[in-house]
Amino acid sequence: MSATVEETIQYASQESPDSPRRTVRVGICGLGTVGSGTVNVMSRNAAEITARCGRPVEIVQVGARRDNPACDTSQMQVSREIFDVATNPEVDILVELIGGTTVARELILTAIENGKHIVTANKALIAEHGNELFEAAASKGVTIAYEGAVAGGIPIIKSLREGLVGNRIQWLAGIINGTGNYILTEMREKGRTFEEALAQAQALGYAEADPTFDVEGIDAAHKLVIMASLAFRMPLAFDKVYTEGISGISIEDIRYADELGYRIKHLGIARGTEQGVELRVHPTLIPQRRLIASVNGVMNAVMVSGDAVGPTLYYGAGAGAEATASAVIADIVDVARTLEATPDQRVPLAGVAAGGQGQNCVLPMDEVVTSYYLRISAHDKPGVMSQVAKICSDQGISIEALIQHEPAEGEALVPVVILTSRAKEARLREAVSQIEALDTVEGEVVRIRVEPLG
Ligand SMILES: NC(=O)c1ccc[n+]([C@@H]2O[C@H](COP(=O)([O-])OP(=O)(O)OC[C@H]3O[C@@H](n4cnc5c(N)ncnc54)[C@H](O)[C@@H]3O)[C@@H](O)[C@H]2O)c1
Ligand SMILES: N[C@@H](CCO)C(=O)O
Ligand code: NA
Repeated sequence: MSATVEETIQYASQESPDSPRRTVRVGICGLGTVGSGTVNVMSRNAAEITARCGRPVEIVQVGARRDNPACDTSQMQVSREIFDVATNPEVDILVELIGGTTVARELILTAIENGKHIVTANKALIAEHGNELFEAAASKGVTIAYEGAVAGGIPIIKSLREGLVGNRIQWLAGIINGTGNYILTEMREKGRTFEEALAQAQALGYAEADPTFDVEGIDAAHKLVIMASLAFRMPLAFDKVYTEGISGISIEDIRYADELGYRIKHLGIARGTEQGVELRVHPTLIPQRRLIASVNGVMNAVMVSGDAVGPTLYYGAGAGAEATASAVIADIVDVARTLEATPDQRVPLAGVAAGGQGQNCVLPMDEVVTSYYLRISAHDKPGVMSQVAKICSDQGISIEALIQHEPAEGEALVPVVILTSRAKEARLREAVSQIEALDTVEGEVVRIRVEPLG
């Protein structure tokens, strides 16, 4: 008969500190949104976690500048100096939840030097310094787990690193910034302004300390590069990701997209091609019939297509205290389960065994082939459309769909919306600059890429 949860805890806690099944001691640094969520969920689900892990997992120290009323740390040793946690011999796993890339990097390197395993939800740090940190961890025989860093509570790192290892990954595409998706959803469904929706996302604890990371696509680029490195066996190459944010998206474009049967979503896309891997973050029109088109609010979703499994979809809360805590705790349990294992018995940090990295490079953006939504502000004069059509055709681009409404009363400019055939980015850019130079066209052409995702 299997042991009850209580018996499991009792059994594990009776063991000596040197026993292989002793209590696993966790130190948490940073007691903000995710730190407090992690303390709360670990306390609430302690018995569940112990039963699954086969040994107690206890928070023995918290490093925080100040207490956070959102969680109870009265039974824990609290230090105002986070580096105390990194050097504390009583800590097995340091959980870094302070954010940023300077102090967090030093903290993790110090903890690794002191033989601690690391759990972090810090995508900026992994994307920008992961290669260095992984090397440092490997040289000390410790591990770094980072499930909370990508798509919050969705176990996407585990899926890519373990669940899909039998595949050659063809492409992945995801809504991987909760704040951005929340803003686009609020604009579309409630007619809120961009600024109102962002303020609400900040109040709900979804946004980064600097929300330009969310709205300009930097946060999504951090997450994309982490997923791509696992999917395509390549080093983290954050500086090579093409990044566009959502601050230029207007309610007008959201409505026209609807009319054409599309939703505008902010996507991170990585696609393997013979010439290299596309790495791009930008607003994208996706067909309304795709499941991912219905992913709204703070929810995230990632599609991954593998040669054996075909397309798969992972969905869940991409941000928030407890959703992210769920991922952080999964990492803690993973590390705790293999605390006494040798490094070669653990799942490799970057998803590949030593020497197993591929030769993939990043495809320059000019070479990327995709279709486009163009919105042109044209004077209501004959001949505009034939000029636009000629420019496109000279670049090998055909027009697949077109919307042109009557101009509003007293309005001189007519919005002309076009969906193009697939074309190389460089060709499209040339066509757009020629269209903008026409006397009959005012201002800049709005340009949003279109992906069928199927
Ligand atoms: N909020 C989310 O939904 C979410 C989701 C996934 C990942 N993340 C990531 O998790 C990390 C934490 O995010 P958060 O939203 O909890 O941030 P937060 O700002 O709410 O919390 C960070 C905490 O760390 C503390 N801190 C910073 N520097 C410190 C230092 N030197 N010493 C002591 N304390 C220090 C701050 O005072 C704050 O309390 C970030 O890397 C973030 O990108 C956040
Ligand atoms: N600011 C991030 C937090 C989760 O990584 C987001 O909105 O997705
Ligand atoms: Na995750």
